Amino acid sequence: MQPVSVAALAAAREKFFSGQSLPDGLVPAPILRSWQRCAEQGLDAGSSIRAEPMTASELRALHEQNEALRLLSRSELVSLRTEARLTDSVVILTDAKGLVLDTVGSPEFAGQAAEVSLRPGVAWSETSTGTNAIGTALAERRAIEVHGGEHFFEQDGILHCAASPIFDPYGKLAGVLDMSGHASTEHTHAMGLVRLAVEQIEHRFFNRAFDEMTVVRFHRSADLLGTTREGILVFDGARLVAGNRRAMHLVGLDRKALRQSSMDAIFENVGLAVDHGELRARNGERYFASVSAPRATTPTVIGTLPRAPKPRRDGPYFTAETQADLAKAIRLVNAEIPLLITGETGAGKEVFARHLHGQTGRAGKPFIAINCAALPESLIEAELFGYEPGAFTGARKSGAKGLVQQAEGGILFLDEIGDMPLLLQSRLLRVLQDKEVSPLGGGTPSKTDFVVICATNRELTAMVDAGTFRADLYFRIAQFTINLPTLSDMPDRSAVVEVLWSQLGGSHGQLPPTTVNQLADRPWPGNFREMAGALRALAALHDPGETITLQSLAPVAPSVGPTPTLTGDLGTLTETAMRRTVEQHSGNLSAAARALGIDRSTLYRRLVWKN
Ligand SMILES: Nc1ncnc2c1ncn2[C@@H]1O[C@H](COP(=O)(O)OP(=O)(O)OP(=O)(O)O)[C@@H](O)[C@H]1O
Repeated sequence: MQPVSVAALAAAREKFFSGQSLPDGLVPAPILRSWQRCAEQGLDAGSSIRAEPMTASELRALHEQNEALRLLSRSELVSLRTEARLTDSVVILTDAKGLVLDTVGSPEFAGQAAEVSLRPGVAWSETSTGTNAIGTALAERRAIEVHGGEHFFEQDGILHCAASPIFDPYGKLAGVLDMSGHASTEHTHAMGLVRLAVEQIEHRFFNRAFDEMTVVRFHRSADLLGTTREGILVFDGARLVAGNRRAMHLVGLDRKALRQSSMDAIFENVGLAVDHGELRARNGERYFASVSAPRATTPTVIGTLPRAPKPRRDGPYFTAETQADLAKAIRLVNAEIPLLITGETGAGKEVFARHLHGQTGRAGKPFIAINCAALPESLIEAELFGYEPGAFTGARKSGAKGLVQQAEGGILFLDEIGDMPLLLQSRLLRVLQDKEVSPLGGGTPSKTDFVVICATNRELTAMVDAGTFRADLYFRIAQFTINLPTLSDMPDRSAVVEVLWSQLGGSHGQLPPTTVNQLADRPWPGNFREMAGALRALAALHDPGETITLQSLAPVAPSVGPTPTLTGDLGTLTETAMRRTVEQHSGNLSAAARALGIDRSTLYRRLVWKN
């Protein structure tokens, strides 16, 4: 529906607030319903009283309660932030009650938005704040735009807001994503961007474990499997318990079918433990599908589905979502667009970047990797940009070509970009803008052709806010962000163990299923790096043909029975204590770090296994 003109809206408000009935179509029906709810509640449109924002500790508690939602939404907030800055808007994530968790975007507008309380810890439910996109999206359980005077409270008339509810896989409201800007500005794309972002977030929910259930991913096009466009339905036994909007749409159901409908009522032939196969729905449609069976059940194939191909044994292991990201990344690199890869240490950022390089038009050209954290600050500049003969004490007589130039035609991979010193950040920004490098010591600038891929396990946006990372460099390198999942977020960790084992210890034969399950259940705070290290150790400690158990990995084997006495040097003791605490907190690093009274990053650092 077109936004109502300011004059028509003013007339509609006047009629409504003087108790007259409004003719149909004067304001959108969901807005009118919301006004009626607000009026019935006795809200006063002229009032400017706002609920008190929370205290810092209440806000911390709210953040903790919503840790999963915030984590799942992080990359969307980061990518929408750029758009928000361009349109002088803010992006807001709230919990399921409309309490603002995070806001990112234009600092100028954020200042004005804060005046109308669009800031963390404030409630934007309809009951406290009248008609507004967040509260009304929650009340109506659907995406909505609220423009200027459509807001119930007069003081909110300066806002244009577009919001969509976020549903968890079980159909429960998890929160709201909103984009708000000045009512006086056009926000043509806001609603579309919010919807797309919510689709991504909701899709990411399904990466969490459904170990005990059957997960069916399907689409009419095989290419769209693994992307946010796929339908996902989750069955507990035969009962439908979870699903995304796409799936409901594809099989013609609504959320009410959750917990009501059955596998048989929806599909003709769901096979268990099958990978890409064909699926027939009762509505007559045929789909390409990937089905994962509950863990620890015997796989059986039903109907006409082909047997599951074994997981890929060569090359890196990627989840369906990472594969979809890879497909996008290939196109972006081919279009010379910089990428930012985020993810915890050991999540495979460099492995992803190298694999990506091999799939792009730059495959035959160099892949130059530099770890900004590993180089002394004083050397980064010379390493990156090269230097003229005698540029500084200790420089080679002949001078040296910088890594940027060595990447000519290929990819420059800047790992740990968050550790790049501020001064060098501006130099790098200029090089990225001009695609021109001047070596240290005043050589002639020369044109270069490379695509930059940066990686980090730090919160760059927080560093931008703290002034330790340049915002302009951030926007340049983070035009597209790929977040790699942690191992504990991967839906099928047994498959990860099997793929890695086939690469690292395959000559020893297969791992027994109990060993696979025990390995899959471990927390792996060091992600792939840690798991790969453990598997290498297992292979080294066993002779080919010998049954492989975790006994030989005593320090990392899950502790059974009474806590064994700790022995070893101080470093080993500390690490053993850290591992135990992580285990006691079921792999939740934040909780373990809190219990130990140390920073989460320290925990990571100490628990990462070096290759
Ligand atoms: N997708 C993958 N499949 C299989 N093994 C992987 C994968 N990703 C990483 N690994 C293993 O983990 C190791 C560490 O990966 P990588 O160096 O890419 O991690 P990273 O995220 O860049 O870590 P850091 O942030 O500490 O630099 C690799 O050497 C490899 O053994």
